[in-house]
Amino acid sequence: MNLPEKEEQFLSVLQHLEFSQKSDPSQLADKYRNFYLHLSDKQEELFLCPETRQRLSQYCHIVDTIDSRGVNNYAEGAMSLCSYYKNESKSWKSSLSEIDTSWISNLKMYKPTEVQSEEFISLPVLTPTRKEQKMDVTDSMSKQNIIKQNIIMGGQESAFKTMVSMVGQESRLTMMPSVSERKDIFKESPTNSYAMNKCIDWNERKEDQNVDENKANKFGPFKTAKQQMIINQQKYVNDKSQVSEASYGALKKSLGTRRGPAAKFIPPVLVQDSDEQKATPKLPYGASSKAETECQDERLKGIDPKMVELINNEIMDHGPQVTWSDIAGLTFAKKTIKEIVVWPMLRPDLFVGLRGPPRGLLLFGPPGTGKTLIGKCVASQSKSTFFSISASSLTSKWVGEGEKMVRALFAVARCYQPAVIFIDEIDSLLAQRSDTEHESSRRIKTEFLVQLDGATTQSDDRLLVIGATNRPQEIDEAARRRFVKRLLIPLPEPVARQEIVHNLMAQQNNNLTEAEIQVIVNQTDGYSGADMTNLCREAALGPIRSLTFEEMETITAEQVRPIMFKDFEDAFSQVRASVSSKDLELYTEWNRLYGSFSHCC
Ligand SMILES: Nc1ncnc2c1ncn2[C@@H]1O[C@H](COP(=O)(O)OP(=O)(O)OP(=O)(O)O)[C@@H](O)[C@H]1O
Repeated sequence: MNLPEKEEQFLSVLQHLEFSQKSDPSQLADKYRNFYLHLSDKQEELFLCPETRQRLSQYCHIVDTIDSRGVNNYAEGAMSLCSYYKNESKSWKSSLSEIDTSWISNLKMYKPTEVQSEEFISLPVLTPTRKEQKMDVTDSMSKQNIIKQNIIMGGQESAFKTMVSMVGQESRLTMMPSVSERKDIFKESPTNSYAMNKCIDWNERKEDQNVDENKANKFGPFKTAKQQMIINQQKYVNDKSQVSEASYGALKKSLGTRRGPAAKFIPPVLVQDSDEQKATPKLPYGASSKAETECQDERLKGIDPKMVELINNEIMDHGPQVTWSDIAGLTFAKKTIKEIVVWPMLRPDLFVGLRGPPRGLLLFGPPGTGKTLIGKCVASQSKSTFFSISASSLTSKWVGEGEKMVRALFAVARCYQPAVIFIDEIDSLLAQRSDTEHESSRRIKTEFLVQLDGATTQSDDRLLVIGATNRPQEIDEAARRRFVKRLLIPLPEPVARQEIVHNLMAQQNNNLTEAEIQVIVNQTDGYSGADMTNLCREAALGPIRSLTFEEMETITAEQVRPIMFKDFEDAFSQVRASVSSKDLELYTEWNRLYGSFSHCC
């Protein structure tokens, strides 16, 4: 069969496509292109034919897939183009270099965020009226920073508004582009990146140019190679400092805060202590504002400001105050803690020398017995700042940064003393050392022990570390020694369980009699404080569960029936004791061996 040459070619391409699916993706893409080339004179049929559509989607898949099989034939060209690209625009000189800049010292600075979008829309036509300016700025850099930092912090729109606000005040700034350039920019929409980039480029060129000019003046018109090297080095340092100024603004954004035009004003000039200022947190548990000033001290030097901010935001506890009466039972533990911890923190003048308070308190016992509650209560009652962190988050959340975090935590706590650092699950941080232990957790442990030991702590520091654990037997001996007081927090006694039921039921409508509460108490032997709370929660849901769907829609809160003993009976089938008697023996044994008050319990 003799086919015309074109048809023959077409069939051969189709054959290739059909039988050579395993060929190189770029070759396959070429074949598909060939296929469409042959069909190009039959456009209408092309889109009707399912065969063609299938091929087309296969072609698109090969080209678009972003994996090792994909052709991505645009990127290659773009990348090679980029490699030849040389940014020469930085070395362009601006005609504004000859403008006298001495008038800038009289400029007045305006907050960029105060500019309304209407001002932007009704932008006046620009005419050079430099003498009319009456703005105060410390120097021209401040103005440039306003725009730069707005671009970084609030996006292009607010930066553009900043520029406009200055223009709106009929001011002419050296940092503004030349009239022709400005016209270009203002033609663009406020979010036009081209306009913004142009503005930044212009500023950068201007800065570079100033640097060049200064250096040229310093060394005269002719420069030796050494002089040129000095100029280059200074220029490099200058560039670096600009980056840090920019990151000053960006820091906040990186933590998730988006700065829009309505956001709080941030001074454009990097204040020397800004990092430390950022570290100034809200003060919990009635800590005095004196701490705020204390925090500006040396103790935070060398500590990553981001970590300080993280500690202030995530680790410093701003929860509600906890009183001793909120903790049911545990009379002995409460009395001991008051004596050894709370009083010394309240009256440091009385507890000096031999009477000095312990820096480490270990609370151990079954889960859900109120260890965290005690930590919070200590902080509230001693009017201390409370830092709460779980040891596992130190080892997992800040992988590789754990020991820095520990150092930062202690440094910040020292700034806000009297302070209580509460570390939950401390066994996972201070577990026995072993050969299989990961390097990073070893480093965290070492740092923690150093901090706890007081080697780096001033003797008059009012800092208490409370560790809580359900597995005291796993704690390293060196760490155990540092927790001078080790207190068993046992399961609640019957009286304590009764107190918990009373306290929780007092907040709800109920018709429980004392006899019924006593039955509940008797039936909850071996329950922890948390188990008791769960039981009461479950029982409190009883009246709601007894409602029909229609009643649920219409009933008012007052019409819901009171909690009855029957609800507790139902709840018993759902909530069981969470601590086994075998575990309890372990605590008793460890308490006998290492507990501080084993003879009293
Ligand atoms: N003695 C108690 N008095 C009142 N409520 C308690 C008591 N013990 C526990 N609870 C209740 O149980 C909840 C959990 O207690 P908490 O977190 O203090 O236990 P924990 O011992 O720290 O537990 P874990 O060891 O699992 O961290 C508390 O919020 C509180 O509602």
